[in-house]
Amino acid sequence: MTDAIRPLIAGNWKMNGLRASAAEFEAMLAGAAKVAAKADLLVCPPATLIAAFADKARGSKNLKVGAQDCHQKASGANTGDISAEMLADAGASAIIVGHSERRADHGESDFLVRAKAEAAWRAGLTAIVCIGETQHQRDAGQTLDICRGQLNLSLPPAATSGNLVVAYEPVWAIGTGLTPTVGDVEQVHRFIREFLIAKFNGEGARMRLLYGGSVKPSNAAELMAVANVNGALIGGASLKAADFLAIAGSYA
Ligand SMILES: O=C[C@H](O)COP(=O)(O)O
Repeated sequence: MTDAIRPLIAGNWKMNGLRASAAEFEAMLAGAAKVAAKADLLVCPPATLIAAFADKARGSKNLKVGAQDCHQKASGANTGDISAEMLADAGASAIIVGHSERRADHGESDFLVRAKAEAAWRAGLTAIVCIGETQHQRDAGQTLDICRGQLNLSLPPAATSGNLVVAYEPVWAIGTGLTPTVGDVEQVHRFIREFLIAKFNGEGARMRLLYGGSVKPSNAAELMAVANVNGALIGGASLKAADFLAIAGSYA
């Protein structure tokens, strides 16, 4: 059933990129048509670049622009925060919520992640909810328990295959060059799929489930071929158009 799921290749630029990075984004836009037959592409630059990139991508069916985080409220006295409505207004089509760097660096709880996912929906955007275990938790054999707990508490009950993407990102694999074995990825993604089906029935069977953590052109084909892996959430390798497009090209 998951064979029919259209893959999503999403780039998370994190806190990287200046206005001069528009050239790199334009190169992604120009190359996107070649891979768009097989996968959807999304670039999530820092908030400062969303509007400019979205303007460039306006009308493109091949590549969309997303955000890396949002506040859970629509507006108010929240200095420095950005609401989902503002991101939608800037041209974003999706928002990453619950990235492990937000959970760790900003103390974001599962309950807050859930509220942010609902905020994304309130603004009409897709929520990309991240989950994943730390090295310590993995060493303690808690990977599936951690994922179950995060899924249970971070996913709002109104999730559908249209408004939710789940990204499994083992924290120890992010930016380290380390990746789980194909067998490990398969096991965790199967577990997540079974969880989603048990909770959301047919919608859970159709939700996109991304793998993230040190995905690069040299390992993308192997990782993207794993059952229940419906794309990737890419950090470092999404900063360069050639690498990002090469990863997306593993579906071509
Ligand atoms: O959101 C992306 C992930 O944190 C993966 O980052 P990475 O590809 O640099 O390991």
